[in-house]
Amino acid sequence: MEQFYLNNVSLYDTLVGRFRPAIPVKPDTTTTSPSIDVGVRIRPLLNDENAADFPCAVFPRLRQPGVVDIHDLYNHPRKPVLKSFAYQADKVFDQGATTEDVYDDLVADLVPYAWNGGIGTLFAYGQTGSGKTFTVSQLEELVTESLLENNLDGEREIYLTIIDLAGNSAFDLLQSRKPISVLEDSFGVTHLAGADEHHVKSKEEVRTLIEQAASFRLSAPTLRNDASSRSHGICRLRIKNTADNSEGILYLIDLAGSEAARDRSAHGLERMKEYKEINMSLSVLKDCIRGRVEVDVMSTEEKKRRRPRVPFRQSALTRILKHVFDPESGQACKTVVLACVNPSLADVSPSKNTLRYAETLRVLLPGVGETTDGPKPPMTWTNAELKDWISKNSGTPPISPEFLAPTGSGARLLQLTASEFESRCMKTPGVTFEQAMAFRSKLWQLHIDSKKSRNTSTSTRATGAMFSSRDQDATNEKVPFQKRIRPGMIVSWEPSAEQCSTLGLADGLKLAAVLSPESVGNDNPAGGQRYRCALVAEGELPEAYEIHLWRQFVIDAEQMEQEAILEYDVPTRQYFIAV
Ligand SMILES: Nc1ncnc2c1ncn2[C@@H]1O[C@H](COP(=O)(O)OP(=O)(O)OP(=O)(O)O)[C@@H](O)[C@H]1O
Repeated sequence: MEQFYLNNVSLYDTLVGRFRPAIPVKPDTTTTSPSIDVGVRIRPLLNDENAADFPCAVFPRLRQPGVVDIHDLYNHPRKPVLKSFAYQADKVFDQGATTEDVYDDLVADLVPYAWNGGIGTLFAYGQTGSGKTFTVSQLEELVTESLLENNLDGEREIYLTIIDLAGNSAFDLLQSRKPISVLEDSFGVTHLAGADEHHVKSKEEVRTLIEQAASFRLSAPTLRNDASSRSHGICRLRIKNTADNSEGILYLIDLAGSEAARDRSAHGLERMKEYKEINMSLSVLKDCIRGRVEVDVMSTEEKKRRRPRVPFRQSALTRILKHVFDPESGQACKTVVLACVNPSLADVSPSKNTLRYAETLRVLLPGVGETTDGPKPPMTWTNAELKDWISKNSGTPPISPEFLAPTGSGARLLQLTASEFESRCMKTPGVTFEQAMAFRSKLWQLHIDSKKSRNTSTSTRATGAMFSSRDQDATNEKVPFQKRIRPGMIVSWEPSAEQCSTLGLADGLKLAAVLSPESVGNDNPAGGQRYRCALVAEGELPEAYEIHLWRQFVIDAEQMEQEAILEYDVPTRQYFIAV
């Protein structure tokens, strides 16, 4: 893949230069929970990355603060195609931002919060080599500096502990990696038994301790980062108010790096096991962060009725942070998640994962934000609405609605075969095949998004509810499979050897999304019905799928084996097979 990117750098730059958001992300009118802030830090390209000639693939959107575009290049059989993704965060720090900027805009609020008895937590999340350790170690100094010198009200004693958590084993980095135990007492309070707490009084002392801890951090080479951390680094600052014996806590957590698949393939079983453990703990962490924030926005009535549970017992990391996540703990919590990304095109895939992870942590407040069902779905458009949309959205030159949809509704247009759709588009002088194809993909994307958005309202977002490809009309289940093939259906199919090689299909289950009937006829020697389909490819999460609308092909009904039900999972933005 890297060679493919390198071979097409100038095409990539041209396409990115021409990129205009097709459907701009709506202005972020949503109100998110005040107990969590999600930031993105895009680190600069490093010297070796510049030397390798990989272009930048991650761009903060200048006119829409908080929106980040990521551009990937896909190896389409006709020619490489640019595929762009937009993600929303609360704050974005571009390559020129300093850690002081990150501190001022995202982290500084945690300091008075913890000073006054709350629990403030920062998580730095991201792929290996994306800048987590670089950022967290500088933040540790900035935070302690403010605690020690910022003249906040009252007197406090500050105690520093720095530990390393690898799998279920914890080590004290301020005692030369001495093993320590994570224990829960009979009151359910978690303790780091054996860990030292340093009563710190000056920033110089803190700097020395941080350097000492860094030198004991577990690291192993991965392809991505020669000094990669495979463990979670936890820096805890306990802030004790001696006047009333109360205390607040500040956690700065440098999470283990999430690796890309190509890194994994180069390592042995031991590293694979570690990788699995890291991913599992990151996934539990996501559920706990979201769970706790969702509990915070529930009314007392709702809490009583639903008795919410946050799954903090499922990993060692979240057990250590029990008082951050346990709704019963009663302590006020504020969380900041900083998603770190490497902007290189070579790392585009893990960068998408990181931003998707971060985006799912933004919890919308009930009753505000996305309260509508999103834009009106194309399936419900009248002919006048359809014509209006075509003339405003079909690119340059605009495709004439009189040629494409002289009569008929949005539903009718979605039922056209691809060739009919494209030939109608090309009746407009100057419209190329590529423009027609891209415009058809855009219409289908809108159709699919409109289905998703009905499942992305506040309540479903909170529960992660899904959109399903299942036929709404249950009576159709009795109709034989070949007779109920319909647009939108997901099918498993048996490709020919030629299809396998043109589409680059690997072993395993082959799925396709049926888009429209293709003309029956001479080009099909078997004479049966053929369908234009989009590729359903494996997603970036285990067992997940993505629909690649831009990778279209035609298959015979005879090649289709059976219907598969895919469900769209809002938080992860991926499809999963329904059981
Ligand atoms: N904002 C930045 N400015 C300059 N260099 C940076 C920046 N962020 C990171 N780097 C450099 O990038 C490299 C990788 O950063 P770092 O070690 O912090 O990554 P990481 O995400 O902690 O990786 P891992 O998960 O493998 O530990 C380091 O050489 C670091 O100095």
